Amino acid sequence: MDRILIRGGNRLSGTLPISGAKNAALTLMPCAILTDEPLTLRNLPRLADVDGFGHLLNQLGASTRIEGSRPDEFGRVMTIRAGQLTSAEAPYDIVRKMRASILVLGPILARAGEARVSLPGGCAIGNRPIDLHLKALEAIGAKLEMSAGYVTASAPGGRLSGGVYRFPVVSVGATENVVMAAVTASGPTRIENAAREPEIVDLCRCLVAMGAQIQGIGTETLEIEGVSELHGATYSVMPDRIEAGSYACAAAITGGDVTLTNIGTDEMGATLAALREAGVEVETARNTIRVAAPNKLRPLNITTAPFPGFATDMQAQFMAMLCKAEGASVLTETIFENRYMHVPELARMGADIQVRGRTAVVQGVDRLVGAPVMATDLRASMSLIIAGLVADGETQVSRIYHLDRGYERLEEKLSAVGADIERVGDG
Ligand SMILES: CC(=O)N[C@H]1[C@@H](OP(=O)(O)OP(=O)(O)OC[C@H]2O[C@@H](n3ccc(=O)[nH]c3=O)[C@H](O)[C@@H]2O)O[C@H](CO)[C@@H](O)[C@@H]1O
Ligand SMILES: C=C(OP(=O)(O)O)C(=O)O
Repeated sequence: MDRILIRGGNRLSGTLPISGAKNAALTLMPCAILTDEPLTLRNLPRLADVDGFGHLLNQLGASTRIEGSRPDEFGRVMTIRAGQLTSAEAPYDIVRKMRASILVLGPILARAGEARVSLPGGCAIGNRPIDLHLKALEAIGAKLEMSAGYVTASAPGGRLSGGVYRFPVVSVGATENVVMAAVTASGPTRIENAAREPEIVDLCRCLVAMGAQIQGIGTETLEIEGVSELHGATYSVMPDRIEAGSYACAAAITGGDVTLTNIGTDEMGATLAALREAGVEVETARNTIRVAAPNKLRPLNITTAPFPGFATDMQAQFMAMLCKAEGASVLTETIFENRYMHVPELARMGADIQVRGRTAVVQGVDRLVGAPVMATDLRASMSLIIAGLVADGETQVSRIYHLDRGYERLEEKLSAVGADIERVGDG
């Protein structure tokens, strides 16, 4: 299996392009199920999860065609055409590998009037329940049954009715599922306490480009007027705010000065505020963000929260960065109960981190030391890369298939700004 080798100590500097967002791509791709016309997605990142989602769409009977994929280019253009669905089932083997697969439930149900999707179960970062996806779909007219690890959903008379649902807690995935299901319902839908993540704004904008009628985009109340059918569209995936934040942490820990390109600043508020508080100089222009590290990073007090709060997907990367801050930082994870799997691995590199329940206290250290490490999830793996960039000697990160799910050509982007990093195979 491939590993990544990093020899720490290089200061990062230069320009680093940001790819399309994984978490937007994986909610835009299922929109193609809602129409028999083609949906063309631009700026789609080259990621294992995007390929996996394409495979799932193929299983449902949709075709996927990739254009403009010169190997030296970042991003791709994919045209998905679901002329006819030949299956309404997302099987266990695909769903268990890629949690975003649950996002086909709403669109298949809306299009075919029935859907059968495997329950995702938990994963390395904690329990990943879908009860809110199901309650929201029920509120707009779905009938649900659970058996043998699958949820079977149907729309009486072949079409969902629409309805009102108030989320008891903010859920990104459940908001996405119910929005996609509601756009072609026979009546109106009102979703209260909806998630406001920028990826949901991207989803709504794509659906509007396909003919959906949605009011309140970007707010916690979404009002959807069902339309009889959607049409095809061409849509560009938003830039990846989590990838951008990850590279900002990488630049900051190395004492570097890096300009991130192809990234908007509106969706990065909490991350940029935290970087500034840590003493990082952040300069924003239209589509670029320059981050310049201070001599010494200041410690932070961070609590993860739904948008516009500090993203759970940035917690591990900030934790790695704060290992080199002057003093003690406190991080509190409120979204997932088990998202500290990187702590023991960072500790093997010399980090001083104490976890009590949902809170981690990170005491800055003078020195991190390279070691063989591995992580059990995507952002945890990125935190080890960030630590490796300043660790003395060599860090060897294994199980890098996690990184390939969410970072397009990571080692290429980091080498281009001066990191000593390479991917090696076993052979
Ligand atoms: C609000 C939030 O930060 N969501 C994150 C979550 O989205 P993802 O869509 O995976 O998870 P949700 O936003 O749905 O989960 C938010 C919270 O609601 C709970 N829950 C969720 C669904 C459900 O049916 N029942 C239920 O109880 C979850 O356990 C969690 O505590 O993980 C993604 C991948 O790391 C991140 O990109 C999202 O930013
Ligand atoms: C955990 C993540 O993704 P997923 O929900 O696809 O596992 C992530 O993007 O950090």
